Amino acid sequence: MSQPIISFRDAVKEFPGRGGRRRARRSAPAVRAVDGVTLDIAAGEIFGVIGYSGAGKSTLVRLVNALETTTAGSVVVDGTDLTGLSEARLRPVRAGIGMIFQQFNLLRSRTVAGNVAYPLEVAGWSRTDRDARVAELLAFVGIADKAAAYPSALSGGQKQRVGIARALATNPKILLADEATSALDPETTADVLALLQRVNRELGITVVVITHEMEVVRSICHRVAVMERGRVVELGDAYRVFSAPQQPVTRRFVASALRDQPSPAVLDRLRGRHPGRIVTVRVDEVSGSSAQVMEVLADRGVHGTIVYGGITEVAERPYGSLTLELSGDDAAVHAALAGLRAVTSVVDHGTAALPVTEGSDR
Ligand SMILES: Nc1ncnc2c1ncn2[C@@H]1O[C@H](COP(=O)(O)OP(=O)(O)OP(=O)(O)O)[C@@H](O)[C@H]1O
Repeated sequence: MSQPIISFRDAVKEFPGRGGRRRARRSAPAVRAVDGVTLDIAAGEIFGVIGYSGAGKSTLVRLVNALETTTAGSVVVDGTDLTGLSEARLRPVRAGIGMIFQQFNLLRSRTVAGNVAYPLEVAGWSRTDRDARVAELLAFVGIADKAAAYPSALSGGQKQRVGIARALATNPKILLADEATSALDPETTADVLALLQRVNRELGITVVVITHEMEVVRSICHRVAVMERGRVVELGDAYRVFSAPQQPVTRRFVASALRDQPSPAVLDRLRGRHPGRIVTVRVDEVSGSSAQVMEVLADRGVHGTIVYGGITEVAERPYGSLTLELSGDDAAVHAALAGLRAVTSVVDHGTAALPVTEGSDR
């Protein structure tokens, strides 16, 4: 991994318990929103933090721009340990970090250009430099024609483009995106994610995305941390983590992104409709490719019909499973099953007459 630009070391953030409603009641215990996180985010990567609501994702990124301070442990950003720093010392660190939000947080009384110019005004840029920079940023995010519009006249996707232009205004090294696409429809989400990818590739900015949507991680993240109850429960290359999920929470995210695994009810219908043997085979770089699967069937003289499944991409690499009906004489089907098991992971569902319930390995 290249040089880390953000390092968490045993980082803990505890919030005091909210007092009970009555004095007589004991107050609620403290909440450990971040519970001992050790994590390095490399300069130049798109790093995803995924977890369900309340997992601690927002608190974790708020430690990066010092909107929250650690209760214990440390956070180092671009070589500066934030622990115990004064507001004055934190200012230059914050200046190197841009942030975008789910609700965009635009100033309603300012035009698009005025919103993007705002951080430049705060940083003391001259009028001429500001105008040039705003024009450059609006062109980069693809809304140059909206410079004079007010936020109320923009779609959600356009508002987030303004948010991104504003976050990039003062040339940060890091962009934090907190649920930046959660308020957008799928098509607009894809456009905004593609823009974040350009921010990363063309400007070399490290992007940290916080999300509860597997789709976001699947489409743009190089590496990912899966969070649950304040802890990082899985961490690594996005493809590795999602092609071999170890934790139940990670498996739930994988299942949500790709409805490729037939449910028990679907399996009953498939077995009813197709007399052959029903099997589900994994198709990815770690297990086997669909070409290998088809080759095994051809070698054994077994006919394979795809009856269910889906293949998508995680981190731009193939990933998914196919459910096949295998038809042929018993010995050939047995040989084909053994051959498939040699090239990928296989779940045998049997036939309508002899159904098999094997645990899925995912
Ligand atoms: N200022 C605060 N005071 C008290 N508790 C807090 C505070 N901020 C967060 N928490 C608690 O910390 C835990 C983690 O919250 P956090 O917002 O970081 O989670 P999250 O994964 O970002 O979820 P969400 O997407 O719902 O915001 C939750 O139990 C939350 O109630």
